[in-house]
Amino acid sequence: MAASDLSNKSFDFIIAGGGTAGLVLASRLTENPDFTVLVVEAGSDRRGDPLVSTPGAFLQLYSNDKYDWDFKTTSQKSEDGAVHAWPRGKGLGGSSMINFLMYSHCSKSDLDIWRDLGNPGWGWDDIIPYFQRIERMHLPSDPTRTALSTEYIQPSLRGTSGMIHTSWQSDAFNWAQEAWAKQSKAMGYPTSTDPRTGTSLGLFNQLTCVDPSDGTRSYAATTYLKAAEGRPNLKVVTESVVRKILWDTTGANPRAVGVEMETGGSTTQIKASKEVLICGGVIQSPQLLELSGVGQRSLLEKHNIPVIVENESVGENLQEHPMVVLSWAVKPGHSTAEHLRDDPSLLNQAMSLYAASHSGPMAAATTTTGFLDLNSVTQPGTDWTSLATPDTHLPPRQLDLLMTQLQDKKEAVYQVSGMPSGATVSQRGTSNGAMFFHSVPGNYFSMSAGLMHAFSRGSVHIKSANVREYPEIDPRYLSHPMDLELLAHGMLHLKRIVRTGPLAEFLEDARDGSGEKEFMPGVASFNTLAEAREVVKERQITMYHPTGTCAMLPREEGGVVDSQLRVYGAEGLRVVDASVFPMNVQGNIMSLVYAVAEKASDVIKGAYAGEKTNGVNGTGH
Ligand SMILES: Cc1cc2nc3c(=O)[nH]c(=O)nc-3n(C[C@H](O)[C@H](O)[C@H](O)COP(=O)(O)OP(=O)(O)OC[C@H]3O[C@@H](n4cnc5c(N)ncnc54)[C@H](O)[C@@H]3O)c2cc1C
Repeated sequence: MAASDLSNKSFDFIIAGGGTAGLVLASRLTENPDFTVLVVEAGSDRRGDPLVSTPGAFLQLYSNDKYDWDFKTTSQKSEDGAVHAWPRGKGLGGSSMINFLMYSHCSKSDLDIWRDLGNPGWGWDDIIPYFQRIERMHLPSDPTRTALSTEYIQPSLRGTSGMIHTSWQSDAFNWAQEAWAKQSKAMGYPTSTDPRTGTSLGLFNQLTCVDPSDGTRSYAATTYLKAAEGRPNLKVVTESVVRKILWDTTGANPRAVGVEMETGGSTTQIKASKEVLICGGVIQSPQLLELSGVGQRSLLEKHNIPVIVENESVGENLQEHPMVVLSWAVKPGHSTAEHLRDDPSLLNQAMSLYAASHSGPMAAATTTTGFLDLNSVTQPGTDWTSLATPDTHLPPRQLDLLMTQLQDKKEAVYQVSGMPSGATVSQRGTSNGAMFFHSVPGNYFSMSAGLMHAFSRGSVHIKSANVREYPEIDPRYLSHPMDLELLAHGMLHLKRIVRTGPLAEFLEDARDGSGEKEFMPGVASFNTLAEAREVVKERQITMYHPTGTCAMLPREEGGVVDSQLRVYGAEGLRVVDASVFPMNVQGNIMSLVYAVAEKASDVIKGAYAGEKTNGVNGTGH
């Protein structure tokens, strides 16, 4: 639909941002034929684009403005001024359109903490039905089960008729995947259980969001949107940016009554008779609130934005999974991504195989991962309690909860992942694609250790009143001393992993005779904790899981939305996306973003359940 046709039209709900969460809401809300819904998405519809749909092509999406907003952080003080590229999906499906396709789960305690922070209805038991509703898991074939040791999965816990396809590849298993479960045993880690049980430690090959019927990425646009797009009560406009929320300030509280949208050079105002639902993601949801007058008074006044709701917490509480990656040289004869890079005929073969049968290396994404507790990784002798220092950016209650999780033997402190490809983190400030799609001669294997519950807290705030100007993103990486120390221990542990068990057989021995494994050129050697800390500062990158900038918390404890995801101080306005996570959770967070949006759609439907709607409330169709 042309954006100009929408001028002065009215819908029951306007969804600002057709990303991961936004399309879930669009799909679920339009199940009610009495609701009219408009989705406004800044990017395009990339369904059918082979770079998006081919699972093995995802690294080519980053820093390409057709798919990626390509945000950059401020220079990070604790990392000698390093800047980080932060990709975010731009297009229908949002970041689910460009992500690494890894499908994982938070822990039971992660969600029980959400509930106990003042969010009734958001505990583990409350959210399980939504995990079930999201997923359409496909059982592995016998060869896959054997190669990837998938017996840890408990099919009875998994959804099999939901929207998002989850599956394992059917062939082209690599040596690292095949060694992975054995590596876990060799390290003496606990035997993995299905992360859907709520507690899971050890290494395992995880599910990816791939539809095995055609080998393509399964994401919010190909699933949730596809199911809804024939409905007359849903309109979707793309390449249109929501500039701000329109308000009615005549009542006791300001009420969101529509949005101002920019398409090309023209501006359109559209009315929402029930609610505006902000789904712009962790960077652009707080941006849109601030542009609309919801946020810190001094900041809004600085940019001449009238203050509608004063709330110091908008854009604060930014949390990430900081991750450090190391790479080692692989012995000849074992395939890595560099073989495809260096041999065009191999790459052509892989592409032809994918085109003909949706199989081979292009059909696969990263699967090797695992969760490790504090004691499995860290060396004895560290007084963790003394490192738990207060920080003005970290609410004391969060500090206590972080310490409890840190010391819980059942909880993951680290996520460890591996892939047969090198990584040149010197490009962390320019492009995440270039980082893994590097040009260093040779063949490599990389392993990363990421922190599941970082102690550092950052912020996202507007730099001007113009929606086109990117906000200032300051993750304050490593600003809390705990994060640096935990990651330094993680680095030493990664070195232990590669010299132990089956992985060691595939990697070159260090040329200096030290008994270590040979690093990829560019990785400085290190042996002590002090040296490991320097490596962390040089090599820490994003794990792509920022959350928390419109936190669901009591208002006096840093909340921007309540447990119904309503923006405090306003009516007719909710935020639904990764920005509402009050505290970050274990693992790859997409499954929880889908679950948050599924639950939000039930909450919203429930809010209007008693109301007689006649279908003409929205005159947008
Ligand atoms: C590179 C990368 C790799 C990742 N890998 C994984 C993984 O393997 N597994 C996993 O579980 N998670 C992964 N994640 C995380 C996960 O994909 C995201 O957390 C999740 O998709 C975020 O969903 P969201 O709804 O919060 O935001 P998004 O999906 O990013 O949606 C926000 C949408 O809003 C639109 N928008 C923003 N502002 C406006 C505006 N003003 N007007 C109109 N539209 C607007 C954007 O274009 C976008 O489409 C990854 C993320 C990235 C970026």
